[in-house]
Amino acid sequence: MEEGKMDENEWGYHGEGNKSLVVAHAQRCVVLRFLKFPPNRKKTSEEIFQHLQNIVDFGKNVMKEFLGENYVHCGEVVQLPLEFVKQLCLKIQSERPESRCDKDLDTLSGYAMCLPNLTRLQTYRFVEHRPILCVEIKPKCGFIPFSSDVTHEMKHKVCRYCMHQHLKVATGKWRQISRYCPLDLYSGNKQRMHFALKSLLQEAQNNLKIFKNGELIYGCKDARSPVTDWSELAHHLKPFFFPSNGLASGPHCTRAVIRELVHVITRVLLSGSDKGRAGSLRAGLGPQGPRVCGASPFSRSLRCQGKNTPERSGLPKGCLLYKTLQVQMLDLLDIEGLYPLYNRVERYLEEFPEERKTLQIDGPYDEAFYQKLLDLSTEDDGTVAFALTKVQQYRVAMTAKDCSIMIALSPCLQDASSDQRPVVPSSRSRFAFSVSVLDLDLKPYESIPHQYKLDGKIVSYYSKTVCAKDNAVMSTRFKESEDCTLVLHKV
Ligand SMILES: O=P(O)(O)O[C@@H]1[C@@H](OP(=O)(O)O)[C@H](OP(=O)(O)O)[C@H](O)[C@H](OP(=O)(O)O)[C@H]1OP(=O)(O)O
Ligand SMILES: Nc1ncnc2c1ncn2[C@@H]1O[C@H](COP(=O)(O)OP(=O)(O)OP(=O)(O)O)[C@@H](O)[C@H]1O
Repeated sequence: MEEGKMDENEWGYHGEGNKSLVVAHAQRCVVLRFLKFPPNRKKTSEEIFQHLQNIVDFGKNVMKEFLGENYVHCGEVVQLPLEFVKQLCLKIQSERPESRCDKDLDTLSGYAMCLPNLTRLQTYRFVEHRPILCVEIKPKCGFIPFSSDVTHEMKHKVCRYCMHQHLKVATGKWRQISRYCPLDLYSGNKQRMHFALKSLLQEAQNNLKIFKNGELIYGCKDARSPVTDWSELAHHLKPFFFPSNGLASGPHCTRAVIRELVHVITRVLLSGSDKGRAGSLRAGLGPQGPRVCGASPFSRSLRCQGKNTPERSGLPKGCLLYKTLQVQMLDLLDIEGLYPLYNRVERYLEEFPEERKTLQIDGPYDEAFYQKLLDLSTEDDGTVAFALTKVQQYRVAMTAKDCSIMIALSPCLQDASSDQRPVVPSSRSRFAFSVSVLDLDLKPYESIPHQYKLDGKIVSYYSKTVCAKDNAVMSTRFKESEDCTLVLHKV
């Protein structure tokens, strides 16, 4: 960043999550990512610099290793003029969703991360003039825990995302339960993946966003966002998928365009030959849990029709979903098995607080940190070293459970061969595409007690309300069938 040349008018609000806010440059293919904090919890400039540098190091030394060079963009920490940051903050304030305004942008340190704008294809430093479509998916956890430390039977049957949906709707975070289930998306089975993507399009929540030329055109900010409109989305997408037109508008057109989008995204998600070491984690991982979630409407409807649930076809090893899932599975013990180990580390730190640095709890996230993550043994020898390894693996797994995947698609000519990028065909066009992963900030050590409590809350809410309801329906059905038998008996 050239300090003297920073002008807030060249930057626009792009988006935000719980911990950071992103602004995009109008001409150049870059974004600035600022940290956010609750109003009364300001940190020193030095702490903020260190925090950002840790994010960059973790991306470089750990996530690039696991997920592969091409998928991970670590960016760099930049120092900005304080006046620029202050003016920028004022400029974008009105565009921020109300539900995110409980935290303030850090305007005091002057530090931020500078990253490529992943909603544009990664080829040129300057914005391309070809139209670009970008789909961002936050897939969440794609497996059911296989740990023998799990005490709630429900956790072996229903995935966390599907259980959590009920608590989120009850607390007003979202309006309605999504039909999306991460296990369908991660199945590698095209039919299930199509269903998962369609479900995300029906109820995007914070799991799906679509950008056209870098502008958000689809996705909801919070429960108050208007209901998603497929015909409007199809209107935006039609020129990408049916460039020579010939397709009338109306529900038929909408369905055709959405189908094309879903098929292209599925193909892209199943593609990839990028190297990364996540594949090698698998050999060490124990038996996996069920491949199907008991709450997925897709599997349920097949069961109701008396059909077998389709087997997971398995994800190709080179694809980003596969690698992400492998990193998620570093959560070998589940939070129930991990929590006692966290407590062991805590007790040790209470006695020897000065050891926090040696244990690399707050970094540095270097090669040595990465190497320790590769030890997949689950045999507890009672040591702090064992507990610490499992705690760090859990933090990395949680990071992979909360990251997002960005897919950028740019139409290319039928015979374009000079383009170095991979190409995905749809029925009437072809797209050069890039896949990236974002939000790879290592989850803090301190969040583990919160994870433990939240886990209990999600399961107990689901068991009490949904299961109780299901049981009531079952018992009514059972009663009806009893009544029915009785009638038949009489006849
Ligand atoms: O716990 P979860 O599964 O609800 O995930 C949180 C996310 O909620 P979600 O369920 O995706 O709507 C949550 O997303 P939102 O703020 O709800 O958009 C954050 O990503 C949070 O991460 P962090 O604490 O900001 O680092 C996430 O917290 P972590 O659990 O990843 O720490
Ligand atoms: N490099 C990037 N290029 C384009 N858009 C980005 C980039 N990084 C982030 N974004 C956008 O900004 C949004 C918020 O960023 P991010 O997910 O990193 O925030 P966060 O606060 O860390 O998220 P969380 O709520 O998961 O903690 C993303 O959902 C994405 O739309």
